[in-house]
Amino acid sequence: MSIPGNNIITVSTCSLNQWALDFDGNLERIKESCRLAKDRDQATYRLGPELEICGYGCEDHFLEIDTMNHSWQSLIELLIDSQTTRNLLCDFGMPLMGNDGCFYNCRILAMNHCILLIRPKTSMADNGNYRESRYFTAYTGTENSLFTIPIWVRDILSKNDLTKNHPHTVPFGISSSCIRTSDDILIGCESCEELWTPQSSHIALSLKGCDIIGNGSGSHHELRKLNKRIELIQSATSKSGGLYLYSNQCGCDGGRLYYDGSSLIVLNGQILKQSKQFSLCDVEVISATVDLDEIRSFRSSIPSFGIQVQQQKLSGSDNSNIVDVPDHVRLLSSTRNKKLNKSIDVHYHLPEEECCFGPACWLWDYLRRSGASGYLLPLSGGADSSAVATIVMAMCTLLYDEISANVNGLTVDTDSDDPDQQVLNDLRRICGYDVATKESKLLWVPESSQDIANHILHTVFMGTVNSSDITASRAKRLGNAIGSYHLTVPIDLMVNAVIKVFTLATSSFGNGGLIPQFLVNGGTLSEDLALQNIQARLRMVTAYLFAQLLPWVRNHSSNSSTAGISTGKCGTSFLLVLGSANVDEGLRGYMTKYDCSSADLNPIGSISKQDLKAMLVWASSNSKYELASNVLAEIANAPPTAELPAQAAEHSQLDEEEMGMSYEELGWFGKLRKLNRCGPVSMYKRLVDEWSHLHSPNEVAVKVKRFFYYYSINRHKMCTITPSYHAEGYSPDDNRYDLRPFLYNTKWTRQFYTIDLMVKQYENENEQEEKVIKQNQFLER
Ligand SMILES: Nc1ncnc2c1ncn2[C@@H]1O[C@H](COP(=O)(O)OP(=O)(O)OC[C@H]2O[C@@H]([n+]3cccc(C(=O)O)c3)[C@H](O)[C@@H]2O)[C@@H](O)[C@H]1O
Ligand SMILES: Nc1ncnc2c1ncn2[C@@H]1O[C@H](COP(=O)(O)OP(=O)(O)OP(=O)(O)O)[C@@H](O)[C@H]1O
Ligand SMILES: NC(=O)CC[C@H](N)C(=O)O
Repeated sequence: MSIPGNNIITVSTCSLNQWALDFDGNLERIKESCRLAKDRDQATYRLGPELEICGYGCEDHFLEIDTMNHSWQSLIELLIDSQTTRNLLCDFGMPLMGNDGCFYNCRILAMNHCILLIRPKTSMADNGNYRESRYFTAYTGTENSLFTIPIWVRDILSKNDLTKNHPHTVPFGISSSCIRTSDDILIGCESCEELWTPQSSHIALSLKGCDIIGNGSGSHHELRKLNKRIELIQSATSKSGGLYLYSNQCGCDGGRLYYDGSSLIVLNGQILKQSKQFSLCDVEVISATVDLDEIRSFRSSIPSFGIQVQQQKLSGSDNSNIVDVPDHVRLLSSTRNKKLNKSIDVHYHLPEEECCFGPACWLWDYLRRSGASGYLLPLSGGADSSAVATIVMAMCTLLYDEISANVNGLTVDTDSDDPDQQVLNDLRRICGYDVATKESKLLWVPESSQDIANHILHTVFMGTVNSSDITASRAKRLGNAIGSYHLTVPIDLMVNAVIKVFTLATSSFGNGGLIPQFLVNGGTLSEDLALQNIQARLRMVTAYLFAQLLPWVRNHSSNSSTAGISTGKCGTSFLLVLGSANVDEGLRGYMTKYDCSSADLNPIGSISKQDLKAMLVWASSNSKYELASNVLAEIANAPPTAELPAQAAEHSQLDEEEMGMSYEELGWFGKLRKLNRCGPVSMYKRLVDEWSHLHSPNEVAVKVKRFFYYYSINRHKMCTITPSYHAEGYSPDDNRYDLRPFLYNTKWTRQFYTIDLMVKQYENENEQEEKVIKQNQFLER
């Protein structure tokens, strides 16, 4: 008796830390992922992220012909490389100019040096941070066509003796096109956004019998977004069956976004493999071995699925656009004794962990790619700057864990090419330890996360007479617990000097010049604000001074623990200044323009005060950060204050009182304004209802008007706000995400008048209601 053939296949997907326009680095990472898929995991199919060849975040560089040409150069390298596509079906992501002159965002299926199918994306991502239609045309073809490969590409392929495999034209597919391998596996593509649309590509593909669908994505992190992604992927395959692979970029590829990996392999709605969401690894490949018979049997067990297959056939779009590929394209395993993967539980991080690890990984990528020697943080001992310090602490802990997992003992004496040692190599380069000294051939290996922090994090408390000892002490204790290089720098001399300059300049007004005073000392509001702002802005100037000179200072220091500060490529070295304005301050404008909210990077600019506090509480009880536990708990529980007026006792000036609204209320305003697209009137309508148990209609009107007033007088501050990590959909970032004018009529006459009319209506209705209640009570008596 003959034995039926087996339908076992091993497939791989990956998360790659690509960098926009870093064609060489991107190519190396792609090759490494193919090597791991094939040699480590014995896979015959490998999926990569969207636009992996040039990096997803090229933005307007996608409009440059150079980007298309450099991408072709990389694809040629991948095709002619003797190993990469050999016996491995690769699904690459790359931009390409069609023969019709339009630019397309494409998937390229290739195997054994040969392109099998080019599949352009059909639904562009254009919401929020995405602007794909600005660079690409959504492909609307209804039948597969042929694409003529550019002549210069053909010439190179032929020089490398690959033309015998390579026709001049290759199929250019529509959304539901797929390839049929010679071992009868149907493989199709769905590009990122196509999964998120109502008529997803996977529906037609599944009804066509497609076994494997690869989704190459460029999807950035937002708190709790992974849940949505997984829900979509699971529901796709639990309804239609199939083996669905999801590949996402990871890391910071040159902008405010962090791509959060989490690549997946899902079979019939069951997760088989999941890659990390927050990883320091540049190339992470996950693979699974499955029996394709499970898909066929799953589908045949759903009669309604079969009915829809028939309906699709009747509509004439079933067998068309399936590309039969050459005989060498075979993917099934030659052996049966491969272990099949079983379903696993999905791993979700806590929201507090997402808040911390996303920005931590983003900061690491930014640091290692920027050429800087570390970070400098103005640390006030308050919740916001301490939250930023906590994120850097988490970064150092992630680095230390990664290094410890990959380095055996402390005896590593060479700069290894081993990709597992990449984090250590990057860290050594940043810290200036990348060359063995004459005295020692041993290269530095950090002894703890504090050891790492001591090299790359610098914290500075810049006190004035208005600062309290308690905040200075909190900043110092937190700096010590993290291991940062901490300084306490009094800045009264500078503040007094600036006031003196002003007094001299106004000496013609008599009395030897004007001296502005705080309100508590009898000054006007303008004087008070001016004094607050001098103090705040001088901190920014001082922060930049120290960021420029601390590497130099530390190189002059005899302390051996500080000897590792790099002097950088061109002889200079610098620290990146971290800002710590949270989302609520930005929205309400409760911050001084060009104070320490102006910096090089801000990891918390789209995170609310309440989420930050929750993160501090979480960190304070996490055993990994034990040394900082007490001080973090203390900071999380202290009421927010700017420590501004003179002779202030601790907490004499409280932010929420001064802002005229609580952080909780700001959270409501921020979410309704952006996520629910509310203008003043819609916001009022929502809040009258939400807060009916707390406030009268008139009180709600006052609150909403106050918010819109402050929002609009301060919107200009968002134009110059420091680039910040995009963590939340309610981010007010004016530069890329929350596009609004910055000069408003702050009277909002039509809007506020309408609200006033509504207040009257609510009050009348309430009066009527009360009358009816009273009458009923009277009648009951
Ligand atoms: N429409 C417009 N377009 C462009 N620019 C405009 C503008 N209107 C004003 N400006 C500019 O903005 C300036 C006013 O802004 P700015 O200098 O920032 O000053 P301002 O907003 O007046 O004051 C700073 C605010 O932040 C608060 N604060 C200070 C310090 C710490 C904290 C804390 O977080 O704890 C809070 C403080 O209580 C006050 O409410 C004007 O002098 C003008 O230069
Ligand atoms: N005494 C200080 N020393 C160092 N930096 C300071 C000091 N005071 C303020 N800063 C910096 O200026 C930023 C804005 O100051 P502000 O007084 O508005 O505090 P905040 O927004 O409440 O933040 P935090 O919670 O960190 O105090 C702070 O986040 C911090 O980076
Ligand atoms: N690149 C894309 O198409 C991304 C779109 C999708 N909505 C996401 O956020 O994942």
